[in-house]
This record gives sequence, C-alpha cells and structure tokens, in this order.
Amino acid sequence: MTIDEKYIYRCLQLARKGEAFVRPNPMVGAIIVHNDRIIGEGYHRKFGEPHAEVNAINAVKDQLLLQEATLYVSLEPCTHYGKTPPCTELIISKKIPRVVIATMDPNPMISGKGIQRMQNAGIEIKEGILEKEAKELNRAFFVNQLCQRPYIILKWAQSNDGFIDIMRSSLAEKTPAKISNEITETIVHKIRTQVQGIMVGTHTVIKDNPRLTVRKWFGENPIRIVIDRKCIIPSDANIFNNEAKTLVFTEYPDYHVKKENVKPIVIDFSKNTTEQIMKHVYEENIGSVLIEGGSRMLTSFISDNLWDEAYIEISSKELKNGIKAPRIDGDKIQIKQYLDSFQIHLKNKISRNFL
Ligand SMILES: Nc1nc(O)c(N)c(N[C@@H]2O[C@H](COP(=O)(O)O)[C@@H](O)[C@H]2O)n1
Repeated sequence: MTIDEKYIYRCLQLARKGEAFVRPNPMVGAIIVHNDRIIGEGYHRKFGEPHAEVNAINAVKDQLLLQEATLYVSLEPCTHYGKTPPCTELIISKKIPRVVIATMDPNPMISGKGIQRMQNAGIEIKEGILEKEAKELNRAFFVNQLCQRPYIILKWAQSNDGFIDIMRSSLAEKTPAKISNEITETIVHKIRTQVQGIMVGTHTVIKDNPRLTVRKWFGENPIRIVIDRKCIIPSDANIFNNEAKTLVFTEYPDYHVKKENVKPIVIDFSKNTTEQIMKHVYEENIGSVLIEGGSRMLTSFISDNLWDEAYIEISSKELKNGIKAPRIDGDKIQIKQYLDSFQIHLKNKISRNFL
C-alpha cells in the first residue's frame, strides 16, 4: 500500500461512519496530513450538514499548517451551492497546496468541475487512489446519479426444490411456508435498515399482510412501497399502519385509504410499470429500494434488468410444489451458510459495469 493509499483508506473508514445518516447523499471522509502526520479528520455526518472536507479542515488546530498540508478526500470536492457552500472555495481560501482524491463525483453538477476549479487555482491534484473501493462504498449514490433511479436490491427465500411459497389465495387460507430461519430473518431486517424504501406486490400484501418494518435490528423503517392497481388491499392492512410512510401505485386518483402516512401515486398500467414506479420513487428522494416479492414482481424487475444486487436464500427445506422462485443470473459476490440455509449475494454485472 502506498502512502496515498494508506491515507485514502483512512478517509474511507471515516466515510462509513456516516452510513444511515447521510442518505441519499454519499458517505465521504477526509483527512489533513502535514509532514506524514494526520492533523485533522472529518466525515459527512448527516444529510444537509457540512461536508467531510469542511469538518476535516475545521478540526485542524493550527490553521497555518494547512498551507503546507495535503487534503485527502474520498470524493471530489464540490463546487456548487447546495445545502452547504462549495468545498473547493474553502480549500482555495485556506491555501492548501495538494489534494488527493479517491474518485470523481458522478453528480453532473460537480463531476470534474471540482478538480478543474482547484487546478485553476494552482492546487496539485492526484486522483484515482483506491477508486474502486470508493465507488463500491457509494455504489447506490453512483447508480442514482448516473442512471437517475434508485439502487435496487432484490431479495427472496426459496426451498431447495425451487419454490418461494406453497399455493395460497388469501391470508385466511393458510400461513406462508416458513423457509427462512432465525439468522436469515435477522439479516433481512438489517438489510431493511440499509435502504430507504421497501417494496412488495399486491398479492404479497393480501396473502402475507406484512408490516415491512425493522424489528429484528436497530435502525429506521424504510418507506413502504406497494402496488394496488385496482384498490383491492383492505384499508386495515398492516402496510398502512402508522409505523412508516407508504407509497401506493394505483390506477385510481381517489384511493380508498385516506391517511396522512399513505401517499397514492397514479401511474399508467398499460405501459412499463417497473420503470414508471422507480422514476416516481426516485423523485420522492428514495435512493435505494429493497424488493421483497412476490415472485411476479421480482421476475419483472429481473426481466427488465432493473436491479443492482440480489440476496437469495436457499433453504434445505423442500416444498414439493407451489410458487416457482424467480430465475436470475448475476456475479456471485458471496455465499454464506446460516443454519439450514445458504445465502447467495449477487451483483448485476450489466447495471453496475461503471463501478
Ligand atoms: N466531496 C464531498 N464531500 C461530502 O462530504 C459530500 N457530502 C459531498 N457531496 C456532494 O455534494 C452533493 C450534496 O451537496 P449538499 O450537501 O446539498 O450541499 C451530493 O450530491 C454530492 O455530489 N461531496
């Protein structure tokens, strides 16, 4: 590891501290190094609050040392007035002579302009240090900025013989087949804390009556997203309870559930629904979505190639028949065994080929 890589590695460590607080902004870390000694550290702590570079610069006790120091940062400094003023202007005003950056900002308002602005001011710039790691850390942000859609994670559990459930037509009929175990259920709740939205189809709501909240981990509930084209979900379904906000995609402007936390959005069901829904979801400032079923919904996201990662649990249990699990092809990132289940973690090579 080179010296620059070592310091960028520290920036990435700091950046991670902002996870769960900065979304849909990126996680960013920065440090100030003088004579091979870290004299200031900072990270983007919360959405809308100062950027990592500002916090790192403000953490330096002897501000005069900045004139002989290097600023390391995991994302290109911004040039725009957003919720905070441009970081490039602070860096220039503090006369920092050298800036090392892990990766360019994919945000079109900034991309390349931050580097250009600092170079024009005579600052030495080095870019592309641990770039792959920096992009991977902010993969959701990169997909948001470059594709103008949420980062999409698919998740399902299937039996060893390839079924996600037994055949059922209503909640009253039977309870769902138990495929997951205690550990994999906990992992799913942890993943729910890492996304801003969680989505299921109409029939999953009617048959399973899910709450789609975080109960087996610590963190915020994601915004619930459901399709109810023909207004057939009962108004007392758990998905409408007050535990979280719910977006409903429907055909009817006068949706039957009228609650403060329930927002109906009308779409045209004669056109591609997955794309329309994701467009609206992104406009709602939801940068990442976990799709939890059912099979039909998961299959439409797969066939539209509208996904970035997938978690598939394969249990040793057998169901013999029932609802067939979706079929998916992706790059295996990890396979782990939890009690009687394997969890396969995939990434979509095509949608993420720029990372
Ligand atoms: N370089 C850098 N450091 C940070 O700490 C950041 N949060 C960002 N974010 C970039 O600026 C946009 C948000 O700006 P405001 O927080 O609204 O002022 C964000 O979209 C990133 O492009 N960059």
